[in-house]
Amino acid sequence: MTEALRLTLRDSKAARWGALGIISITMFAGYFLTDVMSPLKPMLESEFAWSSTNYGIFTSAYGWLNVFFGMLIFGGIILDKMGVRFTGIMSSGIMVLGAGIKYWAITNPTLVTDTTFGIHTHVFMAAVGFAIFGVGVEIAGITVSKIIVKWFKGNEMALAMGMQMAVARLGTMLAIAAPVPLATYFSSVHTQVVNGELVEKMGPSVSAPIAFAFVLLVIGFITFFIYVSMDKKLDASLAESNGTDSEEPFKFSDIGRIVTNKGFWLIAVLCVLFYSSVFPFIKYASDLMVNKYGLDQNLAGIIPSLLPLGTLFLTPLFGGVYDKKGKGATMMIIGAVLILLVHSVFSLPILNYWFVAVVLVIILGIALSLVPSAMWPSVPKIIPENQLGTAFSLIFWIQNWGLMGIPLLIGYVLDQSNPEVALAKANGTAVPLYDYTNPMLIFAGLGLLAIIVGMLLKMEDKKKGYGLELPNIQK
Ligand SMILES: C[C@H](NC(=O)[C@@H](N)CCCCN)C(=O)O
Repeated sequence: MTEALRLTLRDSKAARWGALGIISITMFAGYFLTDVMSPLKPMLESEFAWSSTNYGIFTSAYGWLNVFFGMLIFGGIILDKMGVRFTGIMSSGIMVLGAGIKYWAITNPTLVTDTTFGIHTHVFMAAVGFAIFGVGVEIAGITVSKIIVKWFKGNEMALAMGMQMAVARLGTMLAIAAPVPLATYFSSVHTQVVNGELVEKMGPSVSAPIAFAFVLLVIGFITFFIYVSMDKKLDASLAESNGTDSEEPFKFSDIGRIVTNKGFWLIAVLCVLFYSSVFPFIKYASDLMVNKYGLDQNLAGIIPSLLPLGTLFLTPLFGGVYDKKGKGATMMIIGAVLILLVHSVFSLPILNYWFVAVVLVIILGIALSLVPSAMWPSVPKIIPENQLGTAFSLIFWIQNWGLMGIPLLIGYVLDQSNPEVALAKANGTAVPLYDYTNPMLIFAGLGLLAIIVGMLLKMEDKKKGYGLELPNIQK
């Protein structure tokens, strides 16, 4: 067979980068909605009398269905069985549905007067929407990872994963920076909770940023159909070139193979430790800026938004380094060291200057670039391609325990460490600032554990020869 005959659609640079661009739009919208409530925590407290625990419950809902109902694992199996086209449409549809429910709940503060399972119904229904959305965005995440492997394996895989993450982080950045100005701009007279009573009052519109996110998600859902047509063309070109996947189809017994692989466990545990010290931190970062660094609520999102900003450039850069030079395990360890450093300094009850927060957030951004750009392209080095959907879903499932549990723990610890805040709210007196020392120590502890697991992974790589320290681009 001649070289020309063996060429497929993925050999065209324009086609594979075009496909990446399209799926990145869907993920951008998903990441925007994921964090859109983060800068609104103080507003949720002032408009609807949410406590930090309420906010923690809502935030943790992201993982409820993924963790307890195993939705992510089903998603991975569906992905390996039904393919990326079906799973991508399904997951982006679920994101739209979840966002719609969340919007409906937030626009109905009258739900505050009821409770469901001991939780304010307003919080509970918003959480249900977020839980459904969480299923969609997580399954979309594993689908996109598999799509990238399909188009980029043997080429610029880490760079492509880095670029996709960069676009997604742009969504996170916008979600941190835009909601407060949006909510303020759309201020209106609406129902609020004051001293436990529902009153009609002028105030910022917490629902406006969610409506904006909903529209973005609908756009992401529509654009995924464009990808579907490209994917069909890729499969056709693979069939023509006789290069169709010679891979074994996925079998349920493969799950056993994945979970008996020590390398898989190390990367999964590193993943949950690392991400639990970053994504849940983002949920509280704006509030931290108000309470520890004395920033105005309207400006508090600016410093945390520098975190994803840095990753926009650094994730593709580090991905490119991994592609060409290797050193994946080392990059993950360095990232974990930075996490420990940053959160330890955040936990100190001194250095409460805004420029210290800026420096720390920038360093955290470097960590959030280093670890993912090395972690995700390392998974296909440990797990065969036909098991990748399931492997990614299992890793995400384990990670979701952290994304669910840590924000809840932080909200609870925050309330417990600051009983005077709840007391002042109940008495209608001036509300004191939260002391964030204990929550930040929890984040620092996660960083320390991540360093240890990263080292174990590097040792296992040496033993098993996964090639985590080797470049991805095959010369
Ligand atoms: C690729 C990776 N994605 C995840 O870890 C998702 N399970 C969680 C997405 C949460 C979005 N804020 C990443 O974003 O690095």
